[in-house]
Amino acid sequence: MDREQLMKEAVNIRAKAYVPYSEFPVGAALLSRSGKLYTGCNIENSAYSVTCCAERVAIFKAISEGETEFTEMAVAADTKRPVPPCGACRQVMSEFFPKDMKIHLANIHGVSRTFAMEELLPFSFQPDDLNDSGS
Ligand SMILES: O=c1ccn([C@H]2C[C@H](O)[C@@H](CO)O2)c(=O)[nH]1
Ligand SMILES: [Zn+2]
Repeated sequence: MDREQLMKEAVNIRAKAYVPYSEFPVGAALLSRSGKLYTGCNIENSAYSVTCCAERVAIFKAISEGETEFTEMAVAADTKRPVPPCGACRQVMSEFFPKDMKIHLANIHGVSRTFAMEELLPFSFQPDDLNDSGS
């Protein structure tokens, strides 16, 4: 699947978003190395803080299906600039995505920017940091 199609999938899955509070639907489309597509939309809750963003829904769907390797992601929302993922999502992305993996951030008007994982969250806490002692 090409980049344009992946961005279209991200735009389209916004229709499934559960966003009664923000009325701000977001869509994410994630490609696994095996070529399978995992989409996600944001799912809100009346206890606002337990809301899950579109990006994490897509990632967790894929992980729960046994996927471990990813090659590309697209995120889309009705924003002026390409939608920036929140900090929580960037941390989750950095756990599963290679540093050079491309993430396409887009708005529904066709404006997009592509970032490498490392650019979205430099110097991120990584699994290895749990084991390495400082001395
Ligand atoms: O990249 C983003 C930014 C925000 N949201 C969601 C969280 C909340 O439901 C709504 C407003 O912040 O948009 C996402 O899903 N992804
Ligand atoms: Zn988020």
